Amino acid sequence: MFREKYCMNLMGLNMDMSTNFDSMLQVVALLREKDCITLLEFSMDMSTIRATMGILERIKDIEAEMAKTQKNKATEFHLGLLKSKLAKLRSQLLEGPKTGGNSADKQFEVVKYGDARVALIGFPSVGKSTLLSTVTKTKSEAASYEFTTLTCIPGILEHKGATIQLLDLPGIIEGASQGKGRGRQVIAVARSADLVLLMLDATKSDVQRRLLEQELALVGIRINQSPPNVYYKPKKTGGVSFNATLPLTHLNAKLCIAILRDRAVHSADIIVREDVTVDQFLDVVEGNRQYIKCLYVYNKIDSVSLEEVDRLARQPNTVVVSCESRLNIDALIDRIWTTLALCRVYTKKRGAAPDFGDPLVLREGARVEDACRTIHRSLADASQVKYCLVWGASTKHNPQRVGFGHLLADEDVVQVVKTT
Ligand SMILES: Nc1nc2c(ncn2[C@@H]2O[C@H](COP(=O)(O)OP(=O)(O)OP(=O)(O)O)[C@@H](O)[C@H]2O)c(=O)[nH]1
Ligand SMILES: [K+]
Ligand SMILES: [Mg+2]
Repeated sequence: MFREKYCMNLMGLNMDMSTNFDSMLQVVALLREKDCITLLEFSMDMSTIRATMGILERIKDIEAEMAKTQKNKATEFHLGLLKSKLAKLRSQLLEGPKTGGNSADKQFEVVKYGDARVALIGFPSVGKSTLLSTVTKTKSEAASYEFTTLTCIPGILEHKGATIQLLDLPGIIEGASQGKGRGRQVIAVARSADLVLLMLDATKSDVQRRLLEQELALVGIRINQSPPNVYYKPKKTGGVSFNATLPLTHLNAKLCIAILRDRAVHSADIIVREDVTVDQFLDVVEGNRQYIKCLYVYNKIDSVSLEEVDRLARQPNTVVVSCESRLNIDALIDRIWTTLALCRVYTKKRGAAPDFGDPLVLREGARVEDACRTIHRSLADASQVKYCLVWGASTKHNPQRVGFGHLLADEDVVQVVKTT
């Protein structure tokens, strides 16, 4: 309890990091005196904080300059370059300390397990731990005070023959993208997930959804978007070649060349195949963006009116639940399943019935080749496989003789005939 109290204190301080830097230094010294050094590991060390502060200040300056620059044709180029500088600084923030993983990072390291990984992201006390304890056998402590959860807690959700790893995480706070609270570690886990559940409190205002989206956007996580259709390849020589396959309304060669020059790239091939914005182009150039599927999960619907539940449920990519009252939990699990777009393939031996109890769990778009490789590494070699027979939604006849490139469908049955 003593330990937790100090952690919470420190989190509180972190929130005011930018305004209260000096007083924070004093408190850190005080905590050191009181032998609370281990608690500091949850946060950042001082040199990281100093470096971060420098970057944050430059970000603030650029944002201020952008705010006072009028948006028009004449300033378009200038604004584009400012955006580019912002993106560069934010990438630096993301990279974080060069010292490698510290012990706080290690506490968050959880081995990937199962067929897919789902991370629970949200502000404190929205009910993330309650959800984990509701849908898995793992009990994660839940309580009415904020920051109950301090590390990454994995649980396992078995559904339709698939094993899904569900990760409970500490609540994030505004500014998590700048490393406040445990933001850095939480975000690193989110990046490793196949699906992120953005958990929200149905009793709170709509602002939380926008704030959460903003924090994720700032760290280069692009939710429910596909990567921009832009080919970009830096070269050693030859200058920048800029081509577009359609008229562009946000971007031009001059700005792109300037953005690249700012990154010391003087030669590159660029082919733009979509009317992308400057921000999307920067996403391509920075290259460290993560395109992740996400579901908005509104919890605590037991505490709001039916009209409100109805309004929330109508938003895109949204599920409404009450973890405590076990309302709509099965629907949530189904949505997790369909959003992950997994594909079950049952294997069968010649003359035997398919093994319906233990499917191979692949991704949507999997081919026979993927199924073979999953059955056994040796089967990844086409010369080892004479042919495959497939029964199911992906074939015209049942069974159908298919090659390695055949696209599989959910619940197909596959029989591999090896070369002897
Ligand atoms: N009314 C209501 N309360 C809930 C529901 N689910 C969780 N709670 C309560 O919300 C509080 C926070 O729950 P937690 O599961 O600890 O929330 P958390 O998001 O894990 O919080 P942190 O780990 O602190 O970030 C607890 O007091 C729960 O009892 C729900 O469906 N309805
Ligand atoms: K809590
Ligand atoms: Mg929790």
